[in-house]
Amino acid sequence: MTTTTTGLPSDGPEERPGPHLPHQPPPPQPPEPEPADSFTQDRLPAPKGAARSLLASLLAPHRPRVWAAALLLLLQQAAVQAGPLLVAYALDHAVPAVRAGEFGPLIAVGLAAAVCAAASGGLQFGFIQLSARVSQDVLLALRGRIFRHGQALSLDFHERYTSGRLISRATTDVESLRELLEEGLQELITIALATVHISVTLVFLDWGFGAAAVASGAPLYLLIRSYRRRTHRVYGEKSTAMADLIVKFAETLNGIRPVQAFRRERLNDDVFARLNHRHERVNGDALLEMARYVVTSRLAANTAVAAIVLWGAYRVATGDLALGVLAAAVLYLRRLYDPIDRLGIFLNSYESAAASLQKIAGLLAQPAGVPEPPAPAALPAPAGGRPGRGVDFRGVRFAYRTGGEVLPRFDLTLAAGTTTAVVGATGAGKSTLAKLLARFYDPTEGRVLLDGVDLRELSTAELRRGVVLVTQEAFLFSGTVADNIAIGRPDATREEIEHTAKAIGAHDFITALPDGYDTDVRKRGGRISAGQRQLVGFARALLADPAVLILDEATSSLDIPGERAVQAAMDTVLRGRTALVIAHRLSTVEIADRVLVMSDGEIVEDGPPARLIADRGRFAELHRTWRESVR
Ligand SMILES: Nc1ncnc2c1ncn2[C@@H]1O[C@H](COP(=O)(O)OP(=O)(O)OP(=O)(O)O)[C@@H](O)[C@H]1O
Repeated sequence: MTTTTTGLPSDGPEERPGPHLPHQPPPPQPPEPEPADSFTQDRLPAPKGAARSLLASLLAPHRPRVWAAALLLLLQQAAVQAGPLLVAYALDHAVPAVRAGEFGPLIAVGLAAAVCAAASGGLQFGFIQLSARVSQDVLLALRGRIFRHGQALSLDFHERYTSGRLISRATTDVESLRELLEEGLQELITIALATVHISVTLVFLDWGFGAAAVASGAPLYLLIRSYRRRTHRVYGEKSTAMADLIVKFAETLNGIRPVQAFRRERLNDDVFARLNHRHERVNGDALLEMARYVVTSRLAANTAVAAIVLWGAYRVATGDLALGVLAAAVLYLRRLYDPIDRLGIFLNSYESAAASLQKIAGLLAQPAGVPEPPAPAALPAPAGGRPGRGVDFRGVRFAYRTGGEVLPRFDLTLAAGTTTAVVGATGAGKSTLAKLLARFYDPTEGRVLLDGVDLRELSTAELRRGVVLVTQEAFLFSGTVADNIAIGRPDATREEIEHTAKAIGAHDFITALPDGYDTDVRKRGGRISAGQRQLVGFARALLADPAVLILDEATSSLDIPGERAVQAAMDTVLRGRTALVIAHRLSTVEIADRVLVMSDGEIVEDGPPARLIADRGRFAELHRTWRESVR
């Protein structure tokens, strides 16, 4: 199924309740309802451990490179940590040797220090390069996954989740994962390696210092634990606050016309300022937590160093310890505690990335709107020369995920090659009927069949070839006019595109554009009128040549020549296929073979237009009003 446009102006606002149907049994509950506020609170449910398995699945293809990067870092740390050992050797052996006139040990120490410094730089360069490549590949895959999944999610989902949150997931949340992968993980590995290495060396230098250093890790561990607990909450809120900001931004700019038309700027400024302040506050909370952590951790570390130095000085004075060992131990102790600040930075990026991953995992855990069948069925070959395909709604009942039943159980058959107009009051369920046929949604109960095959059994490609929906507001994607028409059939040649545009009556206005078919619609988009956009929409549909066409006729009235051009184009596009038209014009209804009148989700009148007029029912009344309005 293809929609030639994306705007669905007939969609209602989010989470509208279904109509109250007093004559119906109590509305059935939609399947597996989510907590009502999971969308508004930006907390989509994800299975336990989903964030971790998402990260593991992202890193899995790069396992050899991750190990290689870890090895480079290990070697780099060995080179860095050799420094204090060389100092100890210089003080305790090389200096006495120089005093005895022997320079060999000092030269050896100097050479070793130079080699270690060079190796450390080279290895770090290799590590940064490798880890940056891995993280870029991971982010590339993750953004791709979010985009693909976003496209597969149902309309219903998008109406509730909003594009702003999706953008936030694919940008700021992915960015916080980048920070973790490129900076945070390096910090963590460096800190972990340095801690193990320094503790072992300290034990090796002097077991008493080693034991004291390891014991001082206990209060630091408790500090880190409580810091993590608090930042976890703050970063969850930060990601939500950022997403809310983007949602407001996107909503305002997407609706810039009504915003300006209704002078909503001041009101929007106020709402935005409130959201902006909330984001600032949460950011401030995160910084405050960080500051608290740094101050307390430094205090604990400095106290530990002071105590150990005092003890060491006493031991040197009593002749129990060599001065070089004390100097090396103090250098190592400083190196042991220095990374505590950096550990805070790592924990920051870790918690930020964990909150973001949790949100991304929640999004990716949402089931696709119209799942692809495991073993798709094929449509039967069209019967001898018959245009279009037959449509059957069998025992169909439908409720949106939010709200009650919109379409009570009904059966409906649309004969192949016929045009059926659907009319009815606003909210009667016309668009919902169209969306079921286009498989934007699957029925809550019953089946929708295309030439006897359930839509759910058709592959997406087959469905796309079979059913096309043209919505009221013809949306133009970035690209040229020709690209926009070719959306109906991407492999179409330029001749076919022009031929279709001619058939629709769009050729003249397109060739009058500065670059004809190659005019960029984004630059020129504003100047392509509503009627012309509809013609482009029809050209797309005609090029796609589907067996079944669903057309949500635009309600906005065009000028008379524009109206005529659109009407003529509609006649062309409807011919030779099965068509379901949500009709707002008398002229459209008059060319239909059959009219369905809908009210409160039910088909209350059904028949050829002439017969319905003769029956003097609702349609006859509507028809009379139309006639009077065009007189
Ligand atoms: N995404 C949705 N979630 C919940 N309820 C919805 C949703 N979309 C529509 N509805 C409800 O379903 C009912 C039928 O809506 P539908 O859009 O099909 O009517 P319509 O006849 O096409 O109206 P219009 O002529 O105004 O476009 C309405 O009560 C509407 O509030």
